[in-house]
Amino acid sequence: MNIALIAHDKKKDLMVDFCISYSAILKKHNICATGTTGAVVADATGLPVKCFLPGIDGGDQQIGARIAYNEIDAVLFFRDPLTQQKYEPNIDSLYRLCDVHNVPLATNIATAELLIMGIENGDLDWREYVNSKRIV
Ligand SMILES: O=C(CO)COP(=O)(O)O
Repeated sequence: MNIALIAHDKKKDLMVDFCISYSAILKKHNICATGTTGAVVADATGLPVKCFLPGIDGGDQQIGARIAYNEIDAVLFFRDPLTQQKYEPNIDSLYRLCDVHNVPLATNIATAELLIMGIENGDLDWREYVNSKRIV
């Protein structure tokens, strides 16, 4: 599975803790992330993370484009609902693309834990089938 990680600044420590806790599962998959999130996760866990641009420079949009190409199977986006983000439209666009393309999206750690356990249990294996049939 191709799993994308994104965390707002106040949620980056939580994302690091999450990735440390679930590194045994995450290491079986391809991990990508927006720039800053990816750097802190890679540094703390040693996991190989493909880092896109920092979110403020278009990293969310790079991940969004890959969602549109069906190259992402799950998004873990730890959002901070209490802080106004400077580039909110890009973020809304990413949520929308997940819904358009039926890509599972967790926006908090409670859902992320369910999603990562679902991936471990094979609950998302249908995406491999979808990906093999889809022409982009
Ligand atoms: O884009 C982000 C949230 O929208 C986060 O980006 P960074 O991981 O580069 O901080």
